Amino acid sequence: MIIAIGSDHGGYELKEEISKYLKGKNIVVKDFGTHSLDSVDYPVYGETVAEAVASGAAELGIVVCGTGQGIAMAANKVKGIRAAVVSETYSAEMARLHNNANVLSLGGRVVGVGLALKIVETFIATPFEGGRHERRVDLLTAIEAKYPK
Ligand SMILES: O=C(CO)[C@H](O)[C@H](O)[C@H](O)COP(=O)(O)O
Repeated sequence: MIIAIGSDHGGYELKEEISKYLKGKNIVVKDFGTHSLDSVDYPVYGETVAEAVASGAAELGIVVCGTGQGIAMAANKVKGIRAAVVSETYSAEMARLHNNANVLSLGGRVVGVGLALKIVETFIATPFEGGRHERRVDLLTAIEAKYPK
């Protein structure tokens, strides 16, 4: 599995922990930055990770900013992306099972490392359930198609 990751400065430290964790599981990590605690703008990193997922270069994406909110908003602007802001494991599981979320968004100033890694573990291990949820995810895609560039 290939996972694209990215963060702003508010998520940098958690992103590094997630990267280490994923590599320890022999998952290929494409790290799109940022690479330090210097202040940067989260939309840049949300979009880049989302593009990697939307293009098929990565199967899933993980984005981190201070709250997980702004970087998820950026990722969700990219066609084909369903980014979920998550701060507990139940939502991580449901975001995959029911919503087929393809980007996980975390708040580096919200969740501790231990919980964040549990959320990541749950997110990547849970498949989309399909069935009735397929219809609903298709309706999300139909909304995108109604608002072309
Ligand atoms: O959630 C965010 C944006 O919605 C993030 O928390 C950013 O990391 C945050 O806005 C950065 O704030 P800072 O005061 O510039 O560190």
